[in-house]
Amino acid sequence: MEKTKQIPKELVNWIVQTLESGTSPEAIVDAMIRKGYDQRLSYTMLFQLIRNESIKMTGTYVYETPEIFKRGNKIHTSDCEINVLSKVENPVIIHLEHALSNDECDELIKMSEDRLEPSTVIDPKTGEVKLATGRTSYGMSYHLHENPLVTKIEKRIAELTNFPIKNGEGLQILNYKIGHEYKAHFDYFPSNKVDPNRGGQRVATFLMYLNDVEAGGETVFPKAGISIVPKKGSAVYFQYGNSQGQVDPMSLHSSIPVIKGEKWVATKWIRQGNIY
Ligand SMILES: O=C(O)CCC(=O)C(=O)O
Ligand SMILES: [Fe+2]
Repeated sequence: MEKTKQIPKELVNWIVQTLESGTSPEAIVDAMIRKGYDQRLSYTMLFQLIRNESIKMTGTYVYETPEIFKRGNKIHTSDCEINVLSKVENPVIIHLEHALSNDECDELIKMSEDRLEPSTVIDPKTGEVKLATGRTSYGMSYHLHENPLVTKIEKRIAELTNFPIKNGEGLQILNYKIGHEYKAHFDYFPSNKVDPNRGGQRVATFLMYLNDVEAGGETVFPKAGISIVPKKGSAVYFQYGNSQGQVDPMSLHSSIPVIKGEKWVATKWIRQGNIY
């Protein structure tokens, strides 16, 4: 195998980001070897980068118990009574029933249907908006307070999570048809993409299921071995940022392909501070 002597800048960036997301150095060296890099060179390079103080290694994520975990098995908001179905501490996940009423789910789907577009991502290198690979759903986003229903849901999420409404990004709606999926990803930003003027890092996600899915479409947390079956009106809240600014790689998750029926979800991504 040809030994590569020069390490391109993109590879350095990739290594830094992967290290910061909590991937082990061994896994990174394995990936480099698969790409054709010499093993010794890979280790030398990695240890040099780790010694470099500009890399903030994630270290061991320190779990902090969110307030929502302390509120009993029936949580009351100003307009709802929500049942807690299950709680997981590492990573922090809470599964909720009746977070939305059936009418609210139907209404959200109805008002979003005509505005769906193929899901996109921003190319981290060029900044261009491009069709997402690994994300085959259709989606759209609302502005904060765009209409009375969106505003009502934003208020409910803020009461449930204890994060102010202004820490929330606009509600995102996703629709997956048969075979559509959202491959494993983190919701938090790579550290070099965190904008301190726009609320900083993402720290939590409130994901609501708007319909029942006949088969497939579970939200899977592969590192935690957890799979959430979509159920109309239920929600899953997961927290992956703590007060020390660390992010939790255990929060890796995906939406596995829909096998039968379709899937609708609404996602609220929450940041450390005020975005607006
Ligand atoms: O649809 C799902 O189950 C997951 C959606 C998701 O991961 C996201 O919106 O960030
Ligand atoms: Fe996600």
